[in-house]
Amino acid sequence: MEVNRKDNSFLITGGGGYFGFRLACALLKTSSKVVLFDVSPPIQDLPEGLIFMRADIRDYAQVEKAVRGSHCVFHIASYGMSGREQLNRKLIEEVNVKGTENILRACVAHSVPRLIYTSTFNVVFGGQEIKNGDESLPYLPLHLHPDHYSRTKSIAEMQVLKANNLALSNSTGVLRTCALRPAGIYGPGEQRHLPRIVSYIENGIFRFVYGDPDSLVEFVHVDNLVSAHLLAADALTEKQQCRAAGQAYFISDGRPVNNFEFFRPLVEGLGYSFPTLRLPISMIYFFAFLTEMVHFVVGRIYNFQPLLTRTEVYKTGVTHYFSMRKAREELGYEPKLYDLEDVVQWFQARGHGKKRSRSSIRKLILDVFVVVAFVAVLLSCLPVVGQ
Ligand SMILES: NC(=O)c1ccc[n+]([C@@H]2O[C@H](COP(=O)([O-])OP(=O)(O)OC[C@H]3O[C@@H](n4cnc5c(N)ncnc54)[C@H](O)[C@@H]3O)[C@@H](O)[C@H]2O)c1
Repeated sequence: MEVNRKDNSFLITGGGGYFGFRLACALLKTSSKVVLFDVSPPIQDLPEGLIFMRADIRDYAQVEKAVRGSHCVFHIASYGMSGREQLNRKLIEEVNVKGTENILRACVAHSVPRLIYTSTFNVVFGGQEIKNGDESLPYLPLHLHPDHYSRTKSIAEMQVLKANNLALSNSTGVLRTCALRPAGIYGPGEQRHLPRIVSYIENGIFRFVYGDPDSLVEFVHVDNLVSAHLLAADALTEKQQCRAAGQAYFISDGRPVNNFEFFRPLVEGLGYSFPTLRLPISMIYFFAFLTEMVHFVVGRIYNFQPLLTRTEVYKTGVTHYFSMRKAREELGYEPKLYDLEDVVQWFQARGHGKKRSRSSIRKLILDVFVVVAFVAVLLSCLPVVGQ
């Protein structure tokens, strides 16, 4: 890919996170300045040349300070994607919606000509089957999102695309914006989904799969997503006729796969056996619903990590995959072929992997716990006699 990013200064909101940091490292090779804007620093050491700014996108003064002097903003910061975070509605709204408003306002005020927003598949997907969908699909109506993260990402994406062509201050031109909608991100060092999955595998909780074995979902390797973002930034320039301006693009590896089969190499690579028990998705969805209810009641006192949320159940068990055609044709996006080998190695290098069999007493307690949990869910599904 021949792209000239010399003499360009980039700001990456959420640059301390998994994807933002990886993008920053790629940009560093050819940019004059790369600033990571985040409430938390990256867990990796900061390579020379990267600037980390601890700041909050909810605070306009901090956003303004960071945006000043940038040529391009990658707006990646978000909150509430998975686990218990998904249940904190107030913070989700403040970060995803108010934060995005602040970024757009600051870009206009400080004449930043390009903004790329990292969105999500969820802006169109709410649990309904989608096969080879494309960007002509309408947004899922906001009230149909079962989780606030997806709803607010959708609102933020609409704000970003609406801001395309806004006049910049001091008559310096117009703002060009676009949105990339990634599938589930994976790669070595990913912190959001993979450690949780590995902990379920290691703690013996990953005993079953669910849903139709033919259901298909998608993933995107972090480096494919990096390449899509670099291409999108370029496609917002005059040199590339601003052809991505005002556009949204689905981004994945372009290889639909059953969610559980995708993780088989990780399970087996770490020395565990892949579960043979398959449960109906409706039962797991109901279990997730009950867990969310319990979290709603006790979450303020004990903010436990739910095993699964409803959104996570349909994201993993209901078919939804998209065509890469628009991204290929307009951005020149060509996903490379990756597998989970480097992920397995990453975990092994940190001491993960089956070493010896668990003590039989612990195993027995876990088995009893799993059986009791299912019986409880089954019983609660039955109609109450006499009503
Ligand atoms: N991880 C996935 O599977 C996935 C799938 C689809 C879309 N996305 C989107 O991709 C982007 C990156 O995902 P990721 O997995 O790298 O997430 P991540 O959680 O690693 O990164 C998000 C970053 O945003 C930062 N952040 C949160 N609130 C902030 C605030 N108020 N001010 C400044 N920074 C703040 C966090 O500290 C974090 O470092 C997100 O926008 C996410 O919505 C992720």
